[in-house]
Amino acid sequence: MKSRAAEKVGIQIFDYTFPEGVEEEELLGRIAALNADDQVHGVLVQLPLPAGLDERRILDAISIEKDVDGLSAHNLGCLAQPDGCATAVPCTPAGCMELLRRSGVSLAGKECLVLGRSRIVGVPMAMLLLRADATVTVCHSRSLDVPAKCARADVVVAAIGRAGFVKGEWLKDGCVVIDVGINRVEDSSAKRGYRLVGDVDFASASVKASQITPVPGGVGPMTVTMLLRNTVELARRTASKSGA
Ligand SMILES: Nc1nc(=O)c2c([nH]1)NC[C@@H]1CN(c3ccc(C(=O)N[C@@H](CCC(=O)O)C(=O)O)cc3)C=[N+]21
Repeated sequence: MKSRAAEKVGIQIFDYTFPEGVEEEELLGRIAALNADDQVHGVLVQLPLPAGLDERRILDAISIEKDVDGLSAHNLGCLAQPDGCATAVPCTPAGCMELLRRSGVSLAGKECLVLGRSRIVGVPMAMLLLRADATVTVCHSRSLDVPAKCARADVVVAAIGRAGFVKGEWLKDGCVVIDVGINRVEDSSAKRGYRLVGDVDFASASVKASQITPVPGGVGPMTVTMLLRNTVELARRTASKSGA
């Protein structure tokens, strides 16, 4: 999806695929080469990495000027600053914020519930909502009574990777639901043998919510779009630095 979207807008993709048993040094070597290549403005390491690879070390090897996914320690740390010094904000949370902004959802003082605490979605999402003056709760696998937390929430962002986990009955009337989940469920009538569903039970949640994102066709395409935006932004910054 990312390659196709990039090509459409004239961003060139250099795609490198590695075997599951790839040595960390080989990946780091490739990243170093891309860091040094001035044809390249953004580097993305597709996650999750196979077990045994040091994700932190690999993500931090991407130069900050090319960290198009915003997942380096530097860029994630920038999200903790009130003004935000990030060169790029992680694409999925950035897409969620853009959806909220363009849908006219005000966040100041609102109860926002983030389900999931991944480095790629839950944690940066919570930080962005905080920066937007929301009151933020983060739930995860050890949280107690998630339905009660949902009942208070004006905005629910579900990013846990469990098909249909959030039920409409848990939700407050008129709340806003952002469904980040992209789960495959077997479906013999589907062309691919599966269909995609979110972390939210759409049928019951859409009765309660005032606004809700679908899966597919919701957060996923926004993630891809934010990747393109981040890439253009990094390229622009590099160009202005070099005077080009
Ligand atoms: N470093 C890194 N950054 C990522 O952003 C990242 C990643 N690793 N690893 C995998 C996940 C997953 N992800 C998706 C993005 C768009 C769709 C998307 O556009 N989905 C379509 C449906 C696609 C279909 O029908 O198969 C939709 O939701 O409408 C899905 C999944 C980005 N990820």
